[in-house]
Amino acid sequence: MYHLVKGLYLYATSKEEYSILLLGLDNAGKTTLLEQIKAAYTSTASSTGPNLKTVPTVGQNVSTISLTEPPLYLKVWDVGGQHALRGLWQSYYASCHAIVFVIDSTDVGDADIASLGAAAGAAEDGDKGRLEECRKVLESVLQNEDTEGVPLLVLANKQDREDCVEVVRIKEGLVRKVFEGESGGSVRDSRVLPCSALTGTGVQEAVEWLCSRVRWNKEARPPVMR
Ligand SMILES: Nc1nc2c(ncn2[C@@H]2O[C@H](COP(=O)(O)OP(=O)(O)OP(=O)(O)O)[C@@H](O)[C@H]2O)c(=O)[nH]1
Ligand SMILES: [Mg+2]
Repeated sequence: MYHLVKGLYLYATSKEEYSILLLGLDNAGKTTLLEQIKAAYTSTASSTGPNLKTVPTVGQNVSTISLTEPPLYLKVWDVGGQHALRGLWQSYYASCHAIVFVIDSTDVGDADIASLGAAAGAAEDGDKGRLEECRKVLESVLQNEDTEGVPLLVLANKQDREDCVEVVRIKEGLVRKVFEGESGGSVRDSRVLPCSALTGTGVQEAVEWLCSRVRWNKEARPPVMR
């Protein structure tokens, strides 16, 4: 009887926990984004404000935020984006419930739709920033079998900067191309949103989208009860 009551009590008081994985090239703004999420959704961090003095991540940062509407926890993992660290990403894939791919919108040239396909062989074609590197990295994330069906949010970050590329170009010139190449015809929930991790603009919309999509996908990737 004690165990039954205890079980019911735990069931009634526990919340679903979903893991969110922040990926993207180095300098994209992942750690800054994590700091803004913490400041917006945890009481201790919101009293001090976000810590925006980041250093390149070697290893990982993790923070759990508790939401009331809907009632759930998001455990947000921020991993280093430097080339040498990307090999570690795959160890997070099997247990994550959604992936946020952060893009530095000031470092993808003009995300030219027509020239994207030729970008690899056309270095003289003007400054493409890290467009091609970004496309390849996103492609390799989506091609890994452990990310199959996992909701994907692409954030066109640094939209506060004048030299940024607008979100529609990133959507058409980069993300659509990656999806066209995705094999297996797997169905994946995805969205491209603008944001500024530095100012916090777009962070709430991003978190709301994630909450809705991880719950939508919970039969395929069940949450952990906490
Ligand atoms: N203007 C502007 N700068 C940003 C924004 N987001 C991040 N930055 C800056 O970009 C630089 C890199 O940000 P980080 O958050 O450390 O980047 P990261 O993706 O965590 O990089 P790694 O840890 O190396 O993978 C810092 O100088 C940030 O202040 C943004 O939205 N706007
Ligand atoms: Mg970082």
